[in-house]
Amino acid sequence: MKIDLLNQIRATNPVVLNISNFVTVQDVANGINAIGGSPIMSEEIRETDEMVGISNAVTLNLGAFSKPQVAHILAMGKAANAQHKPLVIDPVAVGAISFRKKTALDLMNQFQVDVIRGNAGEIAALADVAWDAKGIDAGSGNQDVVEIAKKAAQKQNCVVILSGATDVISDGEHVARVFNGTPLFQLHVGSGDMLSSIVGAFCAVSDGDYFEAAQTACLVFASIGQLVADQMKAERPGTFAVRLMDELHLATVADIEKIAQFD
Ligand SMILES: Nc1ncnc2c1ncn2[C@@H]1O[C@H](COP(=O)(O)OP(=O)(O)OP(=O)(O)O)[C@@H](O)[C@H]1O
Ligand SMILES: Cc1ncsc1CCO
Ligand SMILES: [Mg+2]
Repeated sequence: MKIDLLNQIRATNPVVLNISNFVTVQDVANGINAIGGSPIMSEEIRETDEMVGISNAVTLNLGAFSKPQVAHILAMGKAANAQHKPLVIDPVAVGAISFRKKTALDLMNQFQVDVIRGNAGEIAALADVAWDAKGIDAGSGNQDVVEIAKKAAQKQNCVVILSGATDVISDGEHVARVFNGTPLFQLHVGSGDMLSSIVGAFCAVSDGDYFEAAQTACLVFASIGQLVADQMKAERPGTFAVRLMDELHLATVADIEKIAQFD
């Protein structure tokens, strides 16, 4: 695990271009900014090629799309491929809403993503594994999450992050797991969206090794959440969100190395 990629983000300040959802856009922008990247959001299809041109990675969030936004997402995905920019997608609620699953699969048939980041309900849906997803949340299921992540990665020919209490990262063959984190993440809507765009920042400095970038992003983000939770005496979602932003900025590679748990 190359935790030092965190220092490379801070040293190079990569531009991460996002199509976000209106619910969590501010958290996503500030999350990228706090960790050391440079966020930019786009809502206008005519600026796509130029926007992708100035970016070091692109993250597409399917959290609250409309018909025009789907066209924009498609254009952005195609432009990222054409301009060889790393491409991350967050397939929000594809496990709960069949229309979303169909839309996500249609999009991914028309461009090649490098990393998919979703929770167990979302990744199980993409892997065609039975799972009881609940809205934007993971829901419940009893299938093996390692096998689900592997299967989804093989189907989409990319790296998959299945996030949760344990994050599972697979390229379809190899598997890594991150055991850090805190249940407080679940009390802050958009923790997953922040992670997906931070994955974009790690991809931007990864020299094309997106499996390494995905693992490291998961380890850094989950460990920073854990550091914050360890300092709190009660479950305070508001305080957690504020302190998470602070620690995304302040936490060092050494802080993370001290608590990192992965295989
Ligand atoms: N029970 C848990 N214990 C520890 N860490 C967790 C737990 N659940 C989620 N996480 C962490 O929360 C972060 C966000 O992942 P999560 O799977 O909750 O995304 P999500 O469901 O897409 O969230 P959202 O929809 O709110 O954006 C990850 O870093 C993950 O490791
Ligand atoms: C609550 C919610 N609804 C659509 S997107 C979103 C934020 C989590 O992605
Ligand atoms: Mg999510």
